[in-house]
Amino acid sequence: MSAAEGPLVVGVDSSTQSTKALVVDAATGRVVASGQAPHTVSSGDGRESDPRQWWDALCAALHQCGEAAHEAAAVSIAGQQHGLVTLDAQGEPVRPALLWNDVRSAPQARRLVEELGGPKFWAERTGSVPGASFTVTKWAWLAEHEPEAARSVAAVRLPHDYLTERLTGQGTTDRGDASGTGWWASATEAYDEEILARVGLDPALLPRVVRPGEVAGTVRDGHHDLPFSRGTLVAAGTGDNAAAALGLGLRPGTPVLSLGTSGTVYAVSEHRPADPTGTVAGFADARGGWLPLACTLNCTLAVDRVAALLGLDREAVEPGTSVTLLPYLDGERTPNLPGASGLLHGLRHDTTPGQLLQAAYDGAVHALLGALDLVLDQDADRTTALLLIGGGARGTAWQQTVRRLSGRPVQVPQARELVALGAAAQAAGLLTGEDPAAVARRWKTADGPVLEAVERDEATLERISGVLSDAAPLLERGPQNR
Ligand SMILES: Nc1ncnc2c1ncn2[C@@H]1O[C@H](COP(=O)(O)OP(=O)(O)O)[C@@H](O)[C@H]1O
Ligand SMILES: O=C(CO)[C@@H](O)[C@H](O)COP(=O)(O)O
Repeated sequence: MSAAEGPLVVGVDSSTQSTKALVVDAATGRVVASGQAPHTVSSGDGRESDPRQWWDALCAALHQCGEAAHEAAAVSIAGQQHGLVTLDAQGEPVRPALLWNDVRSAPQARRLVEELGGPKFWAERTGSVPGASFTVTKWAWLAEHEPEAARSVAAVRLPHDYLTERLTGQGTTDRGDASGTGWWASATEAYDEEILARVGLDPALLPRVVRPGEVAGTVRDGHHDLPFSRGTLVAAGTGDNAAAALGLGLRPGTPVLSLGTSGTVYAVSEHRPADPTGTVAGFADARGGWLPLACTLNCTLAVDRVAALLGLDREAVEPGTSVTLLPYLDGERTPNLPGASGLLHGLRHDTTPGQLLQAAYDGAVHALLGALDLVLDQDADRTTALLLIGGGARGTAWQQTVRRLSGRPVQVPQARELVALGAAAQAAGLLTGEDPAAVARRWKTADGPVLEAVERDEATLERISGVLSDAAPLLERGPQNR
């Protein structure tokens, strides 16, 4: 492998299922080395992970990168959004983190919205109407269900903050990830003291919000388990979706569909979002703009689970289905049905396993595409190609389903790890003073084949919408009925 042309930077994606680390040549965007290590998530009613596992996975992924990581001049960590990490006075987790896809705090979410001004108030104040994914509802759940644990908390962090702090020794976050907490006012770009007081959380327990382009700290001494040199610059990091937007060098008007543990659909915008229906979360991006986004809880894992139940390979889909499968195995967030479970309708003697699997893909993609127009600015060109990213974007069945149900051209970037690349671009920006999105555009990370538009399969979309609305009473049942 030829020598790097510029300084090396490290970008990390600490997402739900694994940590991925890339060492990237800041001059060209060439990936010089990479590593990946898995995480475990609890099953049953809740979704929890021990944050120390993320650190161990980070160390393992970086060690796989070898000497290159040691030479890096700057590093940035992006992570799964919303997770509630609670630390004691020694910086140790008080309990496992409550993750974004843990729906146990749905009653707290409902109560908070009702008791504090209603959906319009929340949307205008924080950009989003908080559902069970939002950190503020998880803190309210903890205070109610585990008051002793809540009382012993000395610091509250998001997943990427926890890892960054272990590198630098300083409690920091960024506006992108802070905007998914529910206690960061997008209107004023500051922590919202009224909301924090309502849930009994002392603002002193929260990290400092680092500005875009600002250095969060440097790698501190004593990290013999990490292959970084002392003094390596550490960027603010951000949430994984905001990082992927950086990693694609995304401009307003281009929609992104990400297929991972979560399904997300988003765009960047210069206008601060405030959707009182709660479908679109009004996140901030990691630059100074906005990231209207809709997210589903059931995407690649749910469809893989259906394939496993059927004993099929994930690509073994067959066309011609009139079966509807709503794959809401984990409850759902878009549509907002936290207590829902999977639902199958329209089964006949001649239905094949491959058609059932196709129905699961259709159900997962339908939920995301319903929000596509809502995340785009009014003047966006509706024929622009949809960028398809995340682990699922590599699958032909996912690509073809998105193509058929969106009716849009679909571009699949060749670059694999866009979240880690976005973090790397943020780290590179610290060294060169460039806008990280401009760095990614220079690296040509979004380049990839474009699958031409096909006619949109309106009949399938309408059938799924019809089942969704007819089955509403079943799907709306609360978590106690799961
Ligand atoms: N070749 C492939 N075809 C279809 N799906 C894939 C392929 N490779 C990985 N996946 C899916 O990608 C998912 C992981 O995606 P990823 O974006 O890394 O998730 P996360 O960031 O949520 O941890 C897995 O659940 C798997 O189903
Ligand atoms: O909750 C959201 C977005 O609001 C999720 O997108 C999480 O950020 C988890 O991401 P993945 O692990 O699926 O990438």
